[in-house]
Parts: sequence; C-alpha cells; structure tokens
Amino acid sequence: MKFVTSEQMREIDRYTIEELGIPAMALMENAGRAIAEEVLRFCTARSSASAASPQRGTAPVEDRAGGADFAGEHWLILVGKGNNGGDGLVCARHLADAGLAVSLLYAEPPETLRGEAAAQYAIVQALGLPGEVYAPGTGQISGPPAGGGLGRTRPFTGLVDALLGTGAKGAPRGAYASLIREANESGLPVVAADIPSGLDADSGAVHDPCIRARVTVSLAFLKAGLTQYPGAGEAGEVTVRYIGIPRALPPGMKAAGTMLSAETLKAELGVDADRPREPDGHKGTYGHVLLAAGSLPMSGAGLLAAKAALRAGCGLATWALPAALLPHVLGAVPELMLAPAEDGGAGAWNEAAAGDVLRLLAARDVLAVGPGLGRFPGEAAFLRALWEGAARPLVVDADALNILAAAGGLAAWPGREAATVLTPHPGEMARLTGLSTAEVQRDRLGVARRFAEAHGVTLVLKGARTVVAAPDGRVYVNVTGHPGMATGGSGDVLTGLIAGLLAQGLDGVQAAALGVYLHGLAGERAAAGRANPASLLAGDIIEAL
Ligand SMILES: NC(=O)C1=CN([C@@H]2O[C@H](COP(=O)(O)OP(=O)(O)OC[C@H]3O[C@@H](n4cnc5c(N)ncnc54)[C@H](O)[C@@H]3O)[C@@H](O)[C@H]2O)[C@H](O)CC1
Ligand SMILES: [K+]
Repeated sequence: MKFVTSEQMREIDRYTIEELGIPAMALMENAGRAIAEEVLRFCTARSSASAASPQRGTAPVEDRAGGADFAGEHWLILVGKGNNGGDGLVCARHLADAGLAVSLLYAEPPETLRGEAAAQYAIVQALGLPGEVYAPGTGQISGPPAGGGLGRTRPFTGLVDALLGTGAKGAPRGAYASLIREANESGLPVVAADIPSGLDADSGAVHDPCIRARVTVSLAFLKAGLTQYPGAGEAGEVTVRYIGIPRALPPGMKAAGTMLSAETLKAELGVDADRPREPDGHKGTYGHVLLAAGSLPMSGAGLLAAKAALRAGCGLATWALPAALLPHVLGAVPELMLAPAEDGGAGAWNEAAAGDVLRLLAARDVLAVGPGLGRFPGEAAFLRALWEGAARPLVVDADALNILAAAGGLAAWPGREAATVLTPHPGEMARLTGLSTAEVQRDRLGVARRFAEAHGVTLVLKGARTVVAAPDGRVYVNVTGHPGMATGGSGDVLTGLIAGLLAQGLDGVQAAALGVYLHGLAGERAAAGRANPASLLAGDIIEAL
C-alpha cells in the first residue's frame, strides 16, 4: 500500500478534478459515504460485541432480525470550515438515511463554508438536520445532564471528526482546539475523516490537542502521518477508502512511500519472502558472511548477529573477534567459524585489527560491523579502513554507528560502490545527524529519506514502524513487530539477518526491507508463543526466523 503527503494529496485532488474532470462534488459525496459506511461498521461491531457478551443472568435475547438496528445510535458530526467539514456533512446525511439520529456541531458559523462544503450545508439544511455552532465550555458534546446541548434529548453514542484534514497547518487553533479537547474528554468513540484533527499528516507528529480516534478513514490514499507513531497511535484502526480518485498516481508523481507486506516486497522489490531454494544449492550458493563484532563485556552481541546470519540462510558465517575472547566462545554456535583479530590480550578491538578483518573479507561476501564492538583508541581509523577497504556489501550497526558519528559522520567519508546498510535506532540516528532524538522521532520519514539520499546508503531507522530509506529516495515502512522485541540483542539479530540476506545476493534495499519484515514477523511469532511477551529474548527471535 502506498502513502502520500498532504501536499501530494492536494496535487492529486487538483489533477483529478481539473485534468481528469471528475467533479469535486462527486469526490466529496463518495468520501462522506465511505466515512458513513465505516461508522455503520463500527456501530454494528459494537452492538454485536455487546450482544455477544450479554450481561450474566439477563433474559434471553430474541435473535435479531438480519439488518442491524441503529435506532439507539445518536452521532454528532464535528464540522470544520474546509472540505474535511464537507465530507462530514455528506456523512451526516448518509447516517441519517441509515436510521441513526444525527446532529451537527459547527466549529465556525456555517455561513463561512465555501464551495462544495457550502453546497453540502444547503442540503443538510434542506433535510432539516439539527445543528448548532460550537460554544466552548457549554457542554454541547457531553450531553445530559451536564450540558444542555444537542445531546439533551438523547445522549450521543459517537462522534465524527470532520474538523481538520490535509488542509490543516500547525496545531489546531481557537475553537478547533477546545472542540478537540471536549471531544477527547467526552470519552465517546471518534471516527476521524481522513486524519485525526491535530495530527501532522506528513510526519505523524501529534499536535496538542489531537483527536484520539477509534477509526480513521483515510480518503483515496493512506497519508504518510498515519504510518508513524505517535500519529499512528492516535488514529486507531486505519482504513483507506476509494472515493473515485484513480488508484494510479498522476503522471510523474512518486508516492512518499510504501507499506511493507509480502505482496509489496514481491511487487516492488522482487523479493519472495518464501523464496524456494534451488535443488542443487550448496554452501557457496548462499554466500559467506563475515562479522567484526563483540568485545569483552559484549561478546554475546557477536554470537547473536552471527547466528541470525546463519538462520537467515547464508551458507557460511565467520565471526572475527578480539583474540582473547575466542577461547571463551568456542563451540557456542558449532555452525559458526571463529577468526581471532589481534587484540594485544585486552579482548578489545584496535586500529590494526582492521587489517585482519580485510584479509578475512577477501574470501567472504559480506561484512557486518558493530554489534558489541565497544569503543577503543583508533576506532575511527579502524572503521574508516573497513569503510574504504571493504569492496563488499557492508552493514554498519551499533557502536560502529557511534564511532562513525564521533568521527564527524558520513559527510567527510567517501561514498561506497558496494551496498551499504546502516541500521541506527533513534538515538544513534540523532548522533549521526546532529539532531536530538526528539527531532528524529518527529520526522522519521523525512530524516531517514534525506540521510539515505545525501549519503547514497540504505538507512534503516529502527523503532515501531521501522523506516527503510533507499539511496534513490524510495521509502518503505514496516508494520510487523512486537513491543516485546525491545530487548537487548534484538538489533544484533537484525544486523545478522540483513547480512545473511545480502550474502544470498539481495541488494541493500531488498535485504534491509526483507530483513526488517522477517525480523518483525519472527518477533511476533516468538512473542505469540510466550505467556508473557515481555519475557521475549533476542535469541527467541532467531529461533523463530
Ligand atoms: N479537495 C478534494 O477534492 C477532496 C477533499 N477531501 C477532503 O478535504 C480535506 C482537505 O480540505 P481543505 O479544505 O483543504 O482543508 P481542511 O478541511 O483540512 O482544513 C480546514 C480549514 O481549517 C483552517 N485551518 C487550517 N489549519 C488550521 C488549524 N491548525 N487550526 C484551525 N483551523 C485551521 C483552514 O482555513 C482550512 O482550510 C481532506 O482532508 C479531505 O477530508 C475529500 O476527501 C474529497 C476530495
Ligand atoms: K479530521
């Protein structure tokens, strides 16, 4: 599934209306109807859910006749002054025709409505749908007994947020802000039109206030801000509804990004998650991964990454580690080959060890550097030697990223020919970019895309809804995963997994996208198998691969 920015959506609207000639009124009609259908779906689910779990001891309920009964529903439509509000007016009409009680609450006097929204206002007036202009603090939403508003006769059972859509700029202002606060305080379920009002449609940042929706009906295309937290968390269940805007983007327009799924991996990246193996495959067919990882206090990171690479299906894996550590990890993973890097007996890395790694790499296909590497004198020269000397696909993670950042970041480093994948978590990304972690998290999609394009690397910005940004600007968002995966070593597993896929001939973007997808899927499966998912260990993810 593709997603777009609000600016792209405005251009898509313009192109559809002005170049293709599809009337804006038709689009608004379809939008309002789609939102109404999602409200009805919500009501039906809620009533069947309550029916499904009747209070204990109540009298037997006669089996409901087929069609749902919405007689008990009273929905309040919060109407903004733009076309989002117009969608809400159309929605109101369709809900009324489905038998729900419907009332309208206008953020601003409806006389300020323009264009199609004004035309829709005239229709709801002709139909006599009750409405009031919002008066802050008069309890119009809270209904009886506190307020004397529209809900005085019958309490509301739900709200439609048609206040602000892709035309919003900045934090909700004035009446919109207090209306959003009252809506959230009412505790009533909210179905948001296009996006929850108060959400930044492009980054997923959440203004104060922002509607907390149970359902968000994204019109025509998924909006970028709905793919990243915290916005994704405020949107509730997101459904994208076709409203008559062609699914093909206007000529020359590239979507802001694509949500990863088995289908998009195959269609977009030519990667088959369940790729069958050739019958005559042999160890050499599937590549050989070299890991430069581990140090005295963190030898496990190297083991996890190496094991994950093998589980990813590479033919062979060699773990280069400081010589003093080697005896202690002998046999830990029998399938793994070990290679000592000169450490002077300290169990730490040093600048000279880069030569050992490059010599080993000559007979191997991929290098992953970073898990458990630690910090050490000569670290920058060590990493630079690998960055420039490794004419192979390279995965850079963890301390290698921190060393890179401490050495001044990639701006001063030469571009690399071979595939290069960096896998920072938000804190490491902050150090790499000089931003604060909060600034990274406020615009994950933009920060990742700009970095990947600027430095010609594949950038994996980890976290819920991991972002994979390609050197050519393509952006993918991963939706697999589980909170239980926020555990030490989970990142080491991902590094090994991506390296293992690179060793099998995938390019940087393919390996990163498939890697994050499988990593999350494995985490879900590992968590599902545990009574308490919080007890998940990184090793469980490897076993689930
Ligand atoms: N254009 C189409 O063909 C379709 C549009 N659809 C819906 O329209 C909205 C976008 O509508 P737009 O008129 O551009 O703006 P909004 O309704 O989102 O904005 C409302 C209005 O509010 C003012 N405003 C902006 N920012 C703020 C703020 N921070 N606080 C208070 N007020 C603000 C400003 O005047 C805006 O104009 C889109 O989301 C769809 O819902 C349909 O999908 C059909 C096709
Ligand atoms: K909205």
